[in-house]
Formats: sequence, structure tokens, C-alpha cells
Amino acid sequence: MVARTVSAVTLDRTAPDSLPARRLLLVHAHPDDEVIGTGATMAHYASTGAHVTLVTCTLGEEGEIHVPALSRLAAAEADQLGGYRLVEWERACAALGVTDHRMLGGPGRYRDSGMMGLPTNEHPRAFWGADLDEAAGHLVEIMRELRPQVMITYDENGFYGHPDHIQAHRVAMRAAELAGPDAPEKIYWTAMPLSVLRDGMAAFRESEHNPFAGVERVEDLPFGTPDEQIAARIDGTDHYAKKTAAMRAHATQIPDNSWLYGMAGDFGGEFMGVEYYTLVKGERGPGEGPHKWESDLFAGLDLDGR
Ligand SMILES: CC(=O)N[C@H]1[C@@H](O[C@@H]2[C@H](O)[C@H](O)[C@@H](O)[C@H](O)[C@H]2O)O[C@H](CO)[C@@H](O)[C@@H]1O
Ligand SMILES: [Zn+2]
Repeated sequence: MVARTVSAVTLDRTAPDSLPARRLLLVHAHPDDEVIGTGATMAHYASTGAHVTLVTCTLGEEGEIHVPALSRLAAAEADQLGGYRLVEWERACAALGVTDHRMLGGPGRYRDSGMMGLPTNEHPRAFWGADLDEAAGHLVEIMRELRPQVMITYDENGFYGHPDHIQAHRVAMRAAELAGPDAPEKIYWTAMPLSVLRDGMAAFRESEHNPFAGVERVEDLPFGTPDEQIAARIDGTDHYAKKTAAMRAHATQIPDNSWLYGMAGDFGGEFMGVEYYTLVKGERGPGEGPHKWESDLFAGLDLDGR
């Protein structure tokens, strides 16, 4: 064990023996992001014995409410949606088999900022206005505790431009800078290949709940990555039932008639059970197919070394 003293606290720099050899950290903005973008990945790694840690940055207080009986929990009324989504989030993690789930800085430290440009962006606790190094410091503590080899977060646009997603990206990347030797060796950003978006656009063309309605070309979407820039394709189709169960846990955000269920129902696991990533730190491991996509985020890592 190599120990060092940090502010009078001696840290065991070697991950505690009790933790599994593979440790994955995910950094998301709101409750429900974890399942929509990475639910199958989380379920896959949890089911194969890796230690999966989810860090979510806000309680989602400013969200919509798709359960009419709960409508008065809204921010403009009782302002209790955050507490309710905390429970939805815990249930969703249970459905995915993920037991280590934490709110950045503790529940309620940072508030959902609302969509870009809204007055809620200026709330004194809005995550969008958080001090970057202070917020990253909470994540560094988790990195020092667990020393995850792999981290997943969003790209610099937060995948689709939401301020909390952009801030989650910034905080995660800043924490990886500050954590030094305890930082993840590989960092991935969530992504959607343009080829999959094209297939989805074609498949949904006749669907009642078409998320691509009004969009002529995939290039007009606020997200999408050329296939050759994708580094990993994680096939969690064996777990897409867990993913849909976790989505149902987020009932205030994902209504029963959501197109997401259409993806699960009409197109099976391929669309819901497969998730894609770009690699922005670390070496790509062995891959398959025309673009050599990894099928394992831990590919190429010396797991005995940490
Ligand atoms: C997936 C995600 O990031 N959801 C966020 C997002 O929700 C959007 C918001 O309610 C918007 O008003 C809707 O039109 C849109 O359909 C929703 O996806 O922003 C919310 C407020 O910041 C956030 O709570 C929710 O988790
Ligand atoms: Zn979100």
C-alpha cells in the first residue's frame, strides 16, 4: 500500500481490497439521464461484477411532471419534485443493479438550472453557476476513494446543450485534471452514431410518437457523431428489460407514451440495449468491425495495476 497524507488525513491510495478490479464512474446531470443514455451499460457492468458508481449533479427540481396526480410538486408550486425524483432515481438504480449512487456534494447541494437561458439559470444554487473547482472537488474525493479506471460523462455540448449537462461535462473533466494519479485512465463521452440516427429516423417515420418529426436530415439534430469517431459500442441488449424498468421508475419524466418505449417495443434491444461512446482520454483497446469499435470499456487496461 502506498499511503500519503492529505490535509492531515491519511489516504490509502490503493483501492480498498474489497472493491472489484473493474471500477466504472458515471457523471450525469439529472435523475433519468443515467438510464436514457447509459442504462444498458450500467446494467451490463453491474451484472458482470464491476463496481459501478453513478454521480448525479442535481435533483431535477425544474423538470416537467408527466404524472398528473403529482403536478403540484412542480417548482412553481410546492417545489417538491426534486425530492420525488430522488426516489425515482434510487428505484431506477435498483432496477439496473447499481447500488453505489451519489448526488454531487450531497442531495440538494446543486439545483437543476432549467433549460438554457431561463431565469432559473440564475438561482443561487443552480448547477450552471456552480464554482467549477468546488464542484469538481466533490468528484475528486470520489476518485480518490474508488480510483475508477473508466469514467463516462457528456461531450462539451452536454450531448444536447442543456446547461446542467454542459456543466456536468466541465466538472467531470476538471475533476479528472485535479485527481492526478487517482484520475480515470480512460474517459468516454456519450455519443450517438449518425448511422444509428439515420436508421432510427427511417424506422420511426411511420411511428405515432416520432421523435424525429420535422427533422429532414440527421445533420440537423443537436447531436450525432460520425461513425468513424465512435470508439466503443456496448451491447447491453441482454439488459434492455432492466433499462425499460428503470425508465418506468422515472415516471414523472418519461410518460408511458414516450417514444423511448416505442424504441424498446418496436425495435427490441438493438436501439435500447446498445450504447455508444467516443474516447477522449486513454488508449483504445482491441475493437471489431469497420471502425474497430471496442466492445468493452476496460479493454486494453492493466487491471492488476490499480
Ligand atoms: C433528459 C433531460 O436532460 N431532461 C431534463 C430536461 O428536460 C426537458 C425540459 O423539461 C423541457 O422543458 C422539455 O421540453 C423537454 O422535453 C425535457 O426533456 O430539463 C429539465 C429542466 O432542467 C430537467 O429537469 C430534465 O431532467
Ligand atoms: Zn438531463
